[in-house]
Amino acid sequence: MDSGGGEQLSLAAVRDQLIREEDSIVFALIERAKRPRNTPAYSAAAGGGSLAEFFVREAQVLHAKAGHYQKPEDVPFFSQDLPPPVFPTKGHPKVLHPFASSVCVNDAIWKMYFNELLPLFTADGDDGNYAETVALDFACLQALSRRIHCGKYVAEVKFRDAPQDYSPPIRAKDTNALMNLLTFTAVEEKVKKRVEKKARIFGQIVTLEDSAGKQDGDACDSHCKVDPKVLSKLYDMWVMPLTKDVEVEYLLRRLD
Ligand SMILES: O=C(O)C(=O)C[C@]1(C(=O)O)C=C[C@@H](O)C=C1
Repeated sequence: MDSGGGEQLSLAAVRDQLIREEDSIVFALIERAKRPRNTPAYSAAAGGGSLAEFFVREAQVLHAKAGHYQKPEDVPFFSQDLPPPVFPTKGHPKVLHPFASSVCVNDAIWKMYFNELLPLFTADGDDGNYAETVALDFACLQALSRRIHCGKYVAEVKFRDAPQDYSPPIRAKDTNALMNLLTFTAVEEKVKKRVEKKARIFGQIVTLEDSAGKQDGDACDSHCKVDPKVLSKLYDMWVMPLTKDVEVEYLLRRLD
């Protein structure tokens, strides 16, 4: 994490980082929506996996060689046999419990993305641009995974701010109590409204004509590149629940 790491680890700084990650997610979905569903990219080929799986595996090898996946929030989808960085990497401040590196919900993100989310924001159809399509999927998956695994920092900062509240349920392994402690319904409502608004603003068709006095942000939802309601649903049903799963999983081992 860039702005939330090191000495400045605070709930405000970590939440700012989550807000910034929203931009990456909204833009990645807008980009993927340029292409139709292109389902052949997801069908198993004769040799085993799909083109999408092949692309993510191979792209991750390159990313690992370039020095990616060194930080707790950058978690690969296929972690086996990833090569070490070829070039020297700059270390990052170790602000989390060492167990952080084992917390991973990428299997759930993968299933959610391909089974639930893609059909919600891509048009039916097949234009044959499979290589481009899976590259765009990879960008979506990475942006979602990074945001969700930032939950490790949220959990750490919440624990540091109130160890007296978090320690008893951690010792009792009481996941429900932890989930209640770390949930802020008012914050979640704001997050959903904001991502919906970002989809409405970022996804407008921009022209030079002054179209009937419309202001920025007025774009009619049916003309947006991704339906803004899909963004609030994505956050409501999957992004925030999975972030909270990451937080709970991290906290359960925080006192080890
Ligand atoms: O901001 C927090 O406190 C978080 O834990 C992050 C988050 C989210 O995923 O956006 C998750 C749980 C809270 O209920 C509110 C928001």
